[in-house]
Amino acid sequence: KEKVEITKEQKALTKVIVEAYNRHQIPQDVAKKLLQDQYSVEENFLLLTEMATSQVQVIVEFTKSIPGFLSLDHEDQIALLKGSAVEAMFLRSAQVFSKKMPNGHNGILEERIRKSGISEEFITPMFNFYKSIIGLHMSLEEQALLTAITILTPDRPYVKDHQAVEKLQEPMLDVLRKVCVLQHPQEPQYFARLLGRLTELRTLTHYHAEMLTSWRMNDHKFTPLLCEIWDVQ
Ligand SMILES: O=C(NC1CCCCC1)[C@H](C1CCCCC1)n1c(-c2ccc(-c3nnn[nH]3)cc2)nc2ccccc21
Repeated sequence: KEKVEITKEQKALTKVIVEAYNRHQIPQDVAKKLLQDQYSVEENFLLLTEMATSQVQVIVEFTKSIPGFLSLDHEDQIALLKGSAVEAMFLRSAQVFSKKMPNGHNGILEERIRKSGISEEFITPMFNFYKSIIGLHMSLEEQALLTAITILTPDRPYVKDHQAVEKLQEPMLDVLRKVCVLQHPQEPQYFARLLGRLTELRTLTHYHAEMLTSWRMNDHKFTPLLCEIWDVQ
């Protein structure tokens, strides 16, 4: 049985990523807000665009803290942020959904999201993804490293220097693999299952533009930042 050892450098890298991840947290208030009141479809859509807009800003700050990211070609930096924004949003939404809440609140939250105004056909794949994330019981390190790995995906559209991105993503994958072995010793396949969620995430984001326009309301308004990032309007 291979003895897994995290090196000093890998510990330092994990610390930087987890600290950046903690620093750039979306306030949990979206779940609290949803539990407080029932909102109209229009209010829910506005809440989504506000939360998503602030999360994009948060993800930019998080990404800038990833060692080496700012040394990448500037256009590649934009391509990576743009290419991962929707995945990062659903990953963060899944993490918000997976937070243990006082009795019954998780049920209310699920109910409010189901009735928020998203069209039926997207509710099932979205919750299947959320529930598969919950089933993994990810640690904070795993959540932070997985988010960084998602952003540093070399094969995003318009990325010119794939190699340079791979060189940043690989050390993250190495340390995530070791963290998984150390934190889930009973599940040798845990790391593979974790990466499998990224594939499920890509299929979910495949429908994203259609999902947005299918909210049961007219005149979907977006912030300028979301128009840039989400390729809408
Ligand atoms: O605010 C939200 N997510 C933010 C979480 C933090 C990061 C930035 C996004 C939305 C809520 C908006 C208001 C109505 C209910 C859902 N949300 C979603 C969600 C729902 C539909 C789409 C979508 N995308 N395109 N069409 N619909 C995206 C995300 N899943 C959630 C799971 C737990 C908690 C909130 C959740």
